[in-house]
Amino acid sequence: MEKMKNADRLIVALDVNTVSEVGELTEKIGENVIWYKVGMELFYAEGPKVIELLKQKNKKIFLDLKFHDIPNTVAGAVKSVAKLGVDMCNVHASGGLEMMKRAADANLEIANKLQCTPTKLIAVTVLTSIDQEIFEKELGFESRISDKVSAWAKMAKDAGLNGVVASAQEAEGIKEKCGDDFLIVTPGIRPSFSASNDQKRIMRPFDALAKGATHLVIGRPITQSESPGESAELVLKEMEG
Ligand SMILES: O=C(O)c1cc(=O)[nH]c(=O)n1[C@@H]1O[C@H](COP(=O)(O)O)[C@@H](O)[C@H]1O
Repeated sequence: MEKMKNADRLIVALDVNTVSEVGELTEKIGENVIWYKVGMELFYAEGPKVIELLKQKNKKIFLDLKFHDIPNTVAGAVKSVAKLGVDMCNVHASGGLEMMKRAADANLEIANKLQCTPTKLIAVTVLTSIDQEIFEKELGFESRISDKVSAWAKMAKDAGLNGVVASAQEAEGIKEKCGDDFLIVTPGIRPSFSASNDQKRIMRPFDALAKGATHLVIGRPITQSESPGESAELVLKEMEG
């Protein structure tokens, strides 16, 4: 199989709230970035027209709405976003096996109906803003984060999902449990030139890839820098090592 280029592995998070900001940012960033993530802030403010704009620009789209509800509701939500023709979308693994199975079935049903490539459906495990102390003291879990992430990743795979969102710190364990074809999408990536902000489980771009992350999600270090185009280029360089 042909090796994926680093540009195919970088997803820039567009955490802004207007279509015009998306237009400006994507122009500034230029051709180096192929993938963009549209999250709640942007999609709730502007809706499907953001997806249309990014498609006109030939960009790949990860629609990150993190569904977490009963199986029937999540299955319906997945159908709605799959119909938009996005390349990737996500649900929360903590919604359970049945919820994820129904989501995976709904996703394939739409792809069959529309005769198109299925949207990659991935599960959010433990958010990268949570560390071991918060995990135990606030959320009441007794396990290590890495064990919980591996267990939820396996459950997502068993449910028929294509991968997970996790921190790169857990990538090795996920790969071991779920194999090489399972997507490991990792936010909490911090290049050498940026602050960690509210992220707790972080890693440098090159190290994350070395541990087995398949895609890196990076927002503020690029989008809030003085020169988003140059910052994206620097991140791509740091991915090389
Ligand atoms: O699902 C996500 O994309 C996600 C999961 C997670 O555990 N942590 C996390 O930061 N994210 C998203 O990844 C992006 C990270 O942005 P920065 O911290 O600015 O690089 C944000 O848009 C978050 O919503």
